[in-house]
Amino acid sequence: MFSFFRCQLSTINCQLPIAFSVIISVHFQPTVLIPMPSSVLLGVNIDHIATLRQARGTRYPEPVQAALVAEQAGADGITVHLREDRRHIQDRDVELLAQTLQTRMNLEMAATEEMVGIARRIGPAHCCLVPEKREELTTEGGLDVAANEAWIKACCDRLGEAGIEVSLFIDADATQIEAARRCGAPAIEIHTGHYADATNEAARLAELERVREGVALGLNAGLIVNAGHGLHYHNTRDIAAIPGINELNIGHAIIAQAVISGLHEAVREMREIIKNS
Ligand SMILES: CC(=O)[C@@H](O)[C@H](O)COP(=O)(O)O
Ligand SMILES: NCC(=O)COP(=O)(O)O
Repeated sequence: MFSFFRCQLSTINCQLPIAFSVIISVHFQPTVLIPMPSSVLLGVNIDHIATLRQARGTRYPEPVQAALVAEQAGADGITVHLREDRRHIQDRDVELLAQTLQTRMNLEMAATEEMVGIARRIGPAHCCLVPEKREELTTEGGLDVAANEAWIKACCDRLGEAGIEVSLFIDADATQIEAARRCGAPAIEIHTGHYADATNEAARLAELERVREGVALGLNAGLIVNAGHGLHYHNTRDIAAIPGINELNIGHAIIAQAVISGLHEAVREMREIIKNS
């Protein structure tokens, strides 16, 4: 935390060899300015590297290799979602990444006994609690923290005790944000899926405003505010420009672009979009 002193000029006379008095006196009033990150951080989700591997049951592509390439290209962290159905990321991926990442791991997981146990054993820097339904194609909404507050708080407590920074993946909803604060999670990740899925400009702008308001509510509640889901090369700039956002977690679009232009270039390009937002 940086603290800067604001100087306030007022008046004292001081005799100087030359005929003029300098009017200086300084009252120091400590003013704490919270530094804003120079740029919004980028967490690259590599789930769909593993989707490609699982499609044939091969040993390639290797998620660890992809993670290291993404980090070299400018990723500030690596996100992986260890799903209960193990449809893409496997337990061995999480264990190997924990030993090899040069930045940090954000482990996405359901709020279950099994997953809390895995996270406490492996010890990622961050955990993001997300909703999961076996039949879903991908995450469909935010975690209903308000309806499961006692259990979510217990998960936050047990993960926090293990030194893991917990974020809760929630909709941009005041009730959910307040419930997240009561659970003691230091961070939230606002679900941008509704924004990404908007079918016209009016709907997109309305969802963008909802995300913007959610970010402001989260910051006012003293939370670190991240965002993610469905962000791509043509809808990320407006989200990254929202004041106070800490990190964007982006995966599917980057991995898809990697098929066309290579992973290093795909990450570098997204990093540039965020930096120039
Ligand atoms: C929580 C979220 O929005 C994503 O990070 C999540 O990983 C999506 O699930 P799939 O990666 O399985 O699509
Ligand atoms: N939490 C969002 C994430 O990690 C990536 O989501 P997506 O970009 O794959 O939709």
